[in-house]
Amino acid sequence: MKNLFKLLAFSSRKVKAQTAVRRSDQRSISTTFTSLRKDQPEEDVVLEMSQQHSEIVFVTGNKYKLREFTQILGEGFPYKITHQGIDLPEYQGEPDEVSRLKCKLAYEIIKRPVIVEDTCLCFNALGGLPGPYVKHFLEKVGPDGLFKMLHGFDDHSAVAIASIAYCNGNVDKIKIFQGMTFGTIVNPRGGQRLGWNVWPFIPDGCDKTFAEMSPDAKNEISHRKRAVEVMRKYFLESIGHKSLSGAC
Ligand SMILES: O=P(O)(O)OP(=O)(O)OP(=O)(O)OC[C@H]1O[C@@H](n2cnc3c(O)ncnc32)[C@H](O)[C@@H]1O
Ligand SMILES: [Mg+2]
Repeated sequence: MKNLFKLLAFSSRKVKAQTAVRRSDQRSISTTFTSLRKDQPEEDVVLEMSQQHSEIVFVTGNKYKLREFTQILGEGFPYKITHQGIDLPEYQGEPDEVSRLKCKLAYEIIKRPVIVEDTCLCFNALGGLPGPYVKHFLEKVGPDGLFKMLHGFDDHSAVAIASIAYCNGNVDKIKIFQGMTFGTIVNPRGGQRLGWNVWPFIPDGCDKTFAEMSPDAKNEISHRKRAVEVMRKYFLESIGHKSLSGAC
């Protein structure tokens, strides 16, 4: 238990540092391409997959996450996205580390190209907590408890982060696509209209919590939307780039 709290404190310090930088740019979306060999262009990883597979399996135990992901992706994505409902472990660590670990395990189970997504809700006053542990916090104290955790703090700012991880066969070349939405923690409201637990979170520039918004309105500005768009751009550009260079 002592170690867990040490890790949480360490992790939250790092998340705080990341979010403090990001907060200067409301629309900032970060993309991290990880673990590529220096001599291998990123596009080759996608091309390798496109030559062998036309399908990517989205692994999640959360039907609302699947629904939003599918709605955001819409038509025209170059790969067919299928779904496997597996409850992957809730790992500890930084947002990208957690999704990378989930992705590695998902690939080891499915043995085909996979995508996973991990979601964090980071409170600046708490150094980034609950962050990737928001699911446990919601289960234990609920949305109201999350709001009350900021009692006594002037700073109610927060950031929602979605980290999508993709593995096409080599668990050392997992890619991370991250999207963030900055906002404020408020008294929970909105009920469970979209099915999710009510996040007591209002995105900056809005007067409604995610839970009060229509699906379309949420999907315009959500952390998930921004992560999916980074992922989409990567796949489309990589494939387009390769076929263009092949034509020359
Ligand atoms: O199987 P996976 O994909 O891991 O699904 P999960 O429900 O365990 O999801 P996470 O591990 O990413 O935990 C994030 C928690 O935040 C909740 N959550 C994620 N995105 C949300 C959103 O857009 N609005 C409200 N709640 C959200 C989700 O229900 C979880 O309780
Ligand atoms: Mg989970």
